[in-house]
Amino acid sequence: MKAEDLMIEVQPVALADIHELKFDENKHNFDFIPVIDNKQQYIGVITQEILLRGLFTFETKSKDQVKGLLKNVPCILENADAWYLAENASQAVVVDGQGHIKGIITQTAIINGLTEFLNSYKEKFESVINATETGIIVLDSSGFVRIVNQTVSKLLRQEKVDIINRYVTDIIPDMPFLQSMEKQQPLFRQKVKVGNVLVINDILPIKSNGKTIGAISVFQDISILKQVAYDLDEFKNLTRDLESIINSSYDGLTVTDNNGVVLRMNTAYERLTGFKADEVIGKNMRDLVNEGYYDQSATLQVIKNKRSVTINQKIKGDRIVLVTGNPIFDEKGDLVRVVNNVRDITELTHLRDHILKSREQTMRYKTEISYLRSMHIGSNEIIFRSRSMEHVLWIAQKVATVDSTVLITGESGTGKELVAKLIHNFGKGIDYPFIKINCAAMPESLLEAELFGYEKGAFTGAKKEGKPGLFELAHNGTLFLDEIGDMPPTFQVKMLRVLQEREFMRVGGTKPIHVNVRIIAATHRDLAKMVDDGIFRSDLYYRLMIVPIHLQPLRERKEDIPILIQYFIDKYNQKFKYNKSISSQVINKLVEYQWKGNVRELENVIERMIVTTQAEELTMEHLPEYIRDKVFKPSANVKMKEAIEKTEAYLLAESYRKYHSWDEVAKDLGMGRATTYRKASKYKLID
Ligand SMILES: Nc1ncnc2c1ncn2[C@@H]1O[C@H](COP(=O)(O)OP(=O)(O)OP(=O)(O)O)[C@@H](O)[C@H]1O
Repeated sequence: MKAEDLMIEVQPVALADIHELKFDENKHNFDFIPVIDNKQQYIGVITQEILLRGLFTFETKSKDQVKGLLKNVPCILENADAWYLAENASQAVVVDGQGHIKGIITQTAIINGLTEFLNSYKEKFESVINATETGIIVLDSSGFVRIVNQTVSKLLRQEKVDIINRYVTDIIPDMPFLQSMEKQQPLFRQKVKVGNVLVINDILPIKSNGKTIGAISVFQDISILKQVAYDLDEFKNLTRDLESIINSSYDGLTVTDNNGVVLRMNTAYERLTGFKADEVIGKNMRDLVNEGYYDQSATLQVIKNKRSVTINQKIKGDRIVLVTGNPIFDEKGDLVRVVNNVRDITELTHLRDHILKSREQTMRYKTEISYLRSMHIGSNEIIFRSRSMEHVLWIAQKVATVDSTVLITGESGTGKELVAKLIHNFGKGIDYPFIKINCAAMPESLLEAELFGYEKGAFTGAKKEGKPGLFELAHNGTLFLDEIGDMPPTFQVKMLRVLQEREFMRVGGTKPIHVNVRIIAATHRDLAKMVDDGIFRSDLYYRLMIVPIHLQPLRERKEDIPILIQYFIDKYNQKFKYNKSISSQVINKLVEYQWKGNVRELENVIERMIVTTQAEELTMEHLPEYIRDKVFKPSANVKMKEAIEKTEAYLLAESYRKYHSWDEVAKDLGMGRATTYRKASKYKLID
């Protein structure tokens, strides 16, 4: 509080004019006026009392006599502390920095000001003590209550006015007020009952100038403390549980703050990494990476991207761990922690490497086996590396041992006849007849005579002695009905009957002939559609379809192409006594080609190249133009994904042909080993 806050504005009166001064009680609510001399200097105050008493004599008195009547009241600067005044004087004249009189401070103003100040102070004090949950009672030295707060009133269920001025033990019988007063000492942590509630009470004597002038009792509801203690216990239990969960985890766990400073880690992490907690805790991940503890940090990536990441991390000592970093956000969505789960994958990586190596070895063996196996089916060599062909041959071998009718479908040149011969060789064996008839090449009348034979004189031009049909010739062996889809419709009925009864009559004959023949039919046409279109009998179709075998076009089993190329080169080298080789560039081009005529077309191209080329090595210039100029161009309506997959498969196959090792392919194409294996497997380049 400043002096000007208590000031009453008053105009000073000149000494010379003092006799004209009249106090008007209604106008002046103060009892003195400052007086100045003719140099405007303050010389004292004239009180109302003097004025009332001696005014009539002033006119006759000299100035000095008047001066003698003035009272000396101290001057105070307008911005001086009013408390100073309160402590040192009861009234004052207020001046500004230049010494000009601004007003006066009366005794009443000081008292009013202080009272106002104390009242506001008391209000603040009361609102402070009422805001606390702690009970507060202020007692005078005799033990009477002077001040209480709201908490006490609540606990005692009495209004504050009903508590104030009561003797302390009348309201709280247990209060050890007297003991404290006797000992002149504070008493702490006493259990006292306030109303019905047990509280923990401290009682402290209040001293002034070395004398005890009262005491203050401060207490707290024990039930709140109990709750806090309970919550604390719960918290401790939870912390202990969490600690034991964290430490019993087999995986390493670390927690960092949102700047990447390591806050905690579990024992598994120490075991996995060999780092001690005090070596790492408190350090920032950035520094740990710089110091070579890790090659990279999942935490830093989580902080940057605000989402979970999983990385392979190399740690000091060359161990490899798999780290998954998870961000933890607060309720405002701000990142507060990063929790990392760490798993040792060194063993796993070794194991994976081992598996990859074994897979590669297995693959090499498989190629060898399939090649060897290809060589072992007599003169009918079937060369393959694709899964689809492996499957076909597996079925062929299975069906060879039984006499079921087989229907082989597939584009022209895919090897249908070869498979039919294989079934025959594996089943009946090469000592029994394998008779082939091309159903498309013959008119119906001829077909009947060819298949069933005829009796002598059966028709004009027939041999005199008659002729056995192919069915008869194939007795105990296999009849291969090629291009069955082109069999004339009327003949289909006759065929069906033979298939059902295994009996027929020669043309012009009268007695049925029974044969034991295995039927293998083949077609490049879509028989199911022909049935739908009504041009192939459905009953015959189902009769033939007992064991269906489908050969994929060569372009859909490109992995067979390189091995077939090699096979045909060997075949024609041997045949023409050459020793020619083929460049990998040419092989790539041939793998890429669409092969509408399938293996037959491929074989022809190789044969032609071998016989028409002088050079020892078949290179791009020796390729037929229509193959060489065919560039791999995905058609415009091919989807991006498909184009990418085709390119990937092509590059992988090409690189493998160069290196014969998937590890080398990975290096060649700049890909990880796992990715290389995954993709090679996806495109069926390996199992
Ligand atoms: N996997 C293979 N290994 C070696 N040679 C094969 C293979 N597949 C096909 N060939 C050869 O390709 C040529 C065509 O085969 P095949 O005659 O068996 O095909 P197809 O499907 O019966 O043809 P079409 O429908 O035109 O009669 C033959 O010379 C055959 O030896």
